[in-house]
Amino acid sequence: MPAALIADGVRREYGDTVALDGVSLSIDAGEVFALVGPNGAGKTTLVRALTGTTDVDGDVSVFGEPPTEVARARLGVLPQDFSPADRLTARELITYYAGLYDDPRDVETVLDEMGLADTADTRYGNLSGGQQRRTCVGATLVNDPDLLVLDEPTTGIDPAGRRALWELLEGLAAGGTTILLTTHYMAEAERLADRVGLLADGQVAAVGTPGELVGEYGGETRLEIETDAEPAALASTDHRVDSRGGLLVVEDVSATDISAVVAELDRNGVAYGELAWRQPDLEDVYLAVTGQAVGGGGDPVEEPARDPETGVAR
Ligand SMILES: Nc1ncnc2c1ncn2[C@@H]1O[C@H](COP(=O)(O)OP(=O)(O)OP(=O)(O)O)[C@@H](O)[C@H]1O
Repeated sequence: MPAALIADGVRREYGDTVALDGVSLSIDAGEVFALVGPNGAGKTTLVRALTGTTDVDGDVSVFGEPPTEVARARLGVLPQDFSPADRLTARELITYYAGLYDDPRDVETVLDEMGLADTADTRYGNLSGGQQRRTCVGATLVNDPDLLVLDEPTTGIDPAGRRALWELLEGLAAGGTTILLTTHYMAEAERLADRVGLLADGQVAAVGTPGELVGEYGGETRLEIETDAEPAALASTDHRVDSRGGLLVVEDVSATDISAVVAELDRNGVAYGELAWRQPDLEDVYLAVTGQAVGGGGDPVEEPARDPETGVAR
């Protein structure tokens, strides 16, 4: 498959800070690629490098050309801090952005696809966080781009809004749009991406499908037991047992082994609270590969519902 996007040895410094330290990666046409990393890893700088809005050392090409020379209509870019005028409605905003292109998509169709048909006449400032972000994505789609680049598209929006946006992106990907997104939500990368790139301290630490990365670096399934007991409490088990912050962690436990471990706890009179069985995921991979936690882990904050007229939280 031809490459939609190639970075080769990309480096960017800001004074003494090395934001990108020799990044090389290639994204195929039609692929959904998630760039994952915690705050400060270099995600935004890489997005800016790949879309030609900051100068870098090294080579970048988009559809075989330098990013600044690619036909504007082929690219859709949603910056992390994109913040349109609060006083314009979703329909007015999409119409405005459509006016920047020679052959834009039909505004009503875009509103419909974004799930904004019913709120099209609500001012941007009075939309929920999820609706606002979908409006922004709509603005980046009016030109029917071949490559969509989204910098942290779901940061700060509520779980329902995030799921709606995921479905939207899945639909676009199914239609053949190449998507590069950055995120610090591992579940987002796991669900959406064909391949994931782990970015840490300005370097790509690993690239692969979620399954490949978890298989190679994720470690074993494990049982986490909430207890103050020491590993010796499970001395007769065949599994490795570690003590970690109020938990006993029993490694490589299959689902069917759980009852044997619990029986041993009971036999030894060990007091315990919750039991959680975990399969390794991308969080574990990131920690294993970089030695750092991504930290964006769980669900984004729940946003209060707002009054559509006043914008006041209810
Ligand atoms: N314009 C700038 N001037 C100075 N330093 C910068 C600038 N932009 C980024 N940096 C630094 O470069 C590093 C990478 O920042 P970048 O914004 O690319 O990371 P990020 O992974 O996108 O983080 P976040 O998730 O917080 O947006 C950080 O140390 C940041 O402070």
